[in-house]
Amino acid sequence: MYTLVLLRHGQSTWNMENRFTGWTDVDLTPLGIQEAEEGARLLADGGYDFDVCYTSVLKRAIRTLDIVLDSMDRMWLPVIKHWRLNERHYGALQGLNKAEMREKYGEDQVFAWRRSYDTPPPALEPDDERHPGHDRRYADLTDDEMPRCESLKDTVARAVPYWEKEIAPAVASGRRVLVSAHGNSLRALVKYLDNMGDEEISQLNIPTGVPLIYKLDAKLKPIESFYLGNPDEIAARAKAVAEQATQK
Ligand SMILES: Cc1ccc(S(=O)(=O)Nc2cc3c(c(O)c2O)C(=O)c2ccccc2C3=O)cc1
Repeated sequence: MYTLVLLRHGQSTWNMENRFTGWTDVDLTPLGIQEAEEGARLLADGGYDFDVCYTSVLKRAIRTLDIVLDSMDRMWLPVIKHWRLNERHYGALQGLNKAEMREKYGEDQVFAWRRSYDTPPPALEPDDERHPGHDRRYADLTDDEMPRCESLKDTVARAVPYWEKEIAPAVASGRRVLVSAHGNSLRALVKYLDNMGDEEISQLNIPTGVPLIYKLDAKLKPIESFYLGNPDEIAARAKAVAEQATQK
């Protein structure tokens, strides 16, 4: 049996301002740092340890991992950062808050987008200052790989191959793996692991800062999965994630 730990980064500055973040590289807030520290305590108290860690190339997930590893005195562990674990790319919506969304696109369009698994938001224009086209961390991406917007389906399509090619072999080799990532890139991994449908995964809200533990069999099929910590706190974090999308 293998153990895999997934961890969604804590609150970021644009989460706090209720803005679509996507590939914008914003940092954690003090609350987000505190959430990472609490997640680390749960892992240490639960006797968890790791051999290799994976994260995205966005600082809110990287710092969450750093905080956990520092707290567990495991900063010496190998950490592999890859864009395929980035948050979903929200295209031209990145940076907009709810009021700006409603004003620019209207309620009906917003409602249609939020219910859709395979409809992408409007794309960033190549010359848009928000497009990281010249950011060195994405220098190796081909033009086809470099998104300017993503549906949840697109995010699944670029994150799952990374699981299959890099993370799954590490788990199958017996290494204890921790993945620190984002709401939608973790949805992609959970969808694949639990063979979830498009509708079901679109409704799943992974709580921030709460370690999600998978016990996997020899074929990396889930035997069980559970969140660490107090059930009431877990429910409160999941509710906060769900409500964050409906705040004024
Ligand atoms: C910054 C922000 C804008 C709108 C909202 S919402 O209360 O309308 N809820 C909401 C809205 C959306 C979404 C959502 O989940 C949501 O709860 C989306 O997933 C989404 C995906 C791709 C394009 C647009 C959306 C989207 O507008 C929440 C937060």
